[in-house]
Amino acid sequence: MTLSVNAISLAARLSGVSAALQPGQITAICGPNGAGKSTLLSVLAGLLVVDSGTVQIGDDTLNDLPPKVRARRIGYLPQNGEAAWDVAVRNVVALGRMPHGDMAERPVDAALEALNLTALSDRPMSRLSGGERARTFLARVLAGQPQWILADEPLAALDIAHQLALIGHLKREALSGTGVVLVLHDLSLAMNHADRVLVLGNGALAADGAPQNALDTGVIERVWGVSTEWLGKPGERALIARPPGP
Ligand SMILES: Nc1ncnc2c1ncn2[C@@H]1O[C@H](COP(=O)(O)OP(=O)(O)OP(=O)(O)O)[C@@H](O)[C@H]1O
Repeated sequence: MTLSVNAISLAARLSGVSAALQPGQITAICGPNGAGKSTLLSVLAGLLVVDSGTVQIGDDTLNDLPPKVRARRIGYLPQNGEAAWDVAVRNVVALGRMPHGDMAERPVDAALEALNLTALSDRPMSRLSGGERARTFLARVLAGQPQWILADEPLAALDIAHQLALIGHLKREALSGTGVVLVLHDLSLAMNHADRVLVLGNGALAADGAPQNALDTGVIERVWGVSTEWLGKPGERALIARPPGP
């Protein structure tokens, strides 16, 4: 079922944004600092209420759903998550089962495995690196087996090998029908791995479409104010930014 926003506005943060996101795809949300990416993701997760416009999942208005039902449908990973208590990795990941009210071990084991955390599952959170912590929080989302995975900069703290492994995993999730929405600053990752890109500028939608269109150098110049060039072949593109002239 689609996850859609229709003409949503929120104070000075979002203005008239409409988009119907499709399951089975990776949608990237890109844009400069302060453009409204995290705000939009929080709205899509039902955590922020808009001033006007509607947010729907399938035919349901998102905020009409009981919180537990919403949490079973949408798994949300905030930017810079923190663990409230210093518990073991496995216990944090198992919290992902809370919306289901069960302690099913298989999805927890699968999420640990997917994020390469099995060997660390008994390790307390305080004894992890930043990237290992980030992977643990994402594993918690995966353990909930949501219909939608919304993640704010999930790749930022990861090394290149773990980035690729995680993207591979999210692609498999999308192939099995899960909707995946990622806030990404790295435009090359968005270009190479997203099916669709929403570009936000100053709280409004500046582009929406296939990555090669939405992240065209003209859009980047207009929205980020930077002159760029894409190098490489499709699927392996790298973005070169030209420093401003003297
Ligand atoms: N709780 C809040 N109350 C009011 N304004 C906020 C709040 N949080 C963020 N903002 C403002 O809303 C705008 C959008 O913020 P948001 O965090 O969505 O941007 P972003 O695109 O995710 O930025 P970044 O790339 O820096 O993470 C910014 O101008 C920010 O200052």
